[in-house]
Amino acid sequence: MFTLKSEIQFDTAHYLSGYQGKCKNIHGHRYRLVVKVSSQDLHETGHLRGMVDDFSSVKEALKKIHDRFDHKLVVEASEEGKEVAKKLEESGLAFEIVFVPYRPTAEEMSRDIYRNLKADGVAVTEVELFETPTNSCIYTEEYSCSK
Ligand SMILES: Nc1nc2c(c(=O)[nH]1)N=C([C@H](O)[C@H](O)COP(=O)(O)OP(=O)(O)OP(=O)(O)O)CN2
Ligand SMILES: [Zn+2]
Repeated sequence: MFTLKSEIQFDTAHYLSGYQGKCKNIHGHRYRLVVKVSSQDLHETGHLRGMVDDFSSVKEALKKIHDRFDHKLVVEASEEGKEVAKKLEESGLAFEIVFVPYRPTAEEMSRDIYRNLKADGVAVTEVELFETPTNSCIYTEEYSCSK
């Protein structure tokens, strides 16, 4: 098995609706995203000969993730989330808000990112999203069923 690893970082604020504790405030992280792209075989012909995929293609897909989240505020598209966004919009300060159909935890964001990369044609096998240098969530869709 061959596995490529590629990584980006982005600075994002989020709001965790219903969270008790210091993280109940809108706050931010320098997210670190580490992505694995795996294959048993290498391309045998053409431009990609000897490669799992072109690092440049993976980088391009990761840039889209970066641009979607970097220096934005991520808010769940719930009633409460929309209310928070409305209040911020009323300030006239033109905050850039990204609505997502989930509570923006590391778990949900890593799954969202994995599925976006898959949809973008990347043979992603694992996404690890760090919220802090010591806390991360790993998302995969490969299950091993051993009885
Ligand atoms: N399972 C999860 N737990 C938590 C998540 C999450 O996404 N998944 N997120 C948070 C908050 O976003 C929070 O910002 C991170 O929490 P915390 O570990 O407390 O952050 P710090 O490392 O900055 O804590 P310090 O104690 O200030 O070092 C909470 N939990
Ligand atoms: Zn947080």
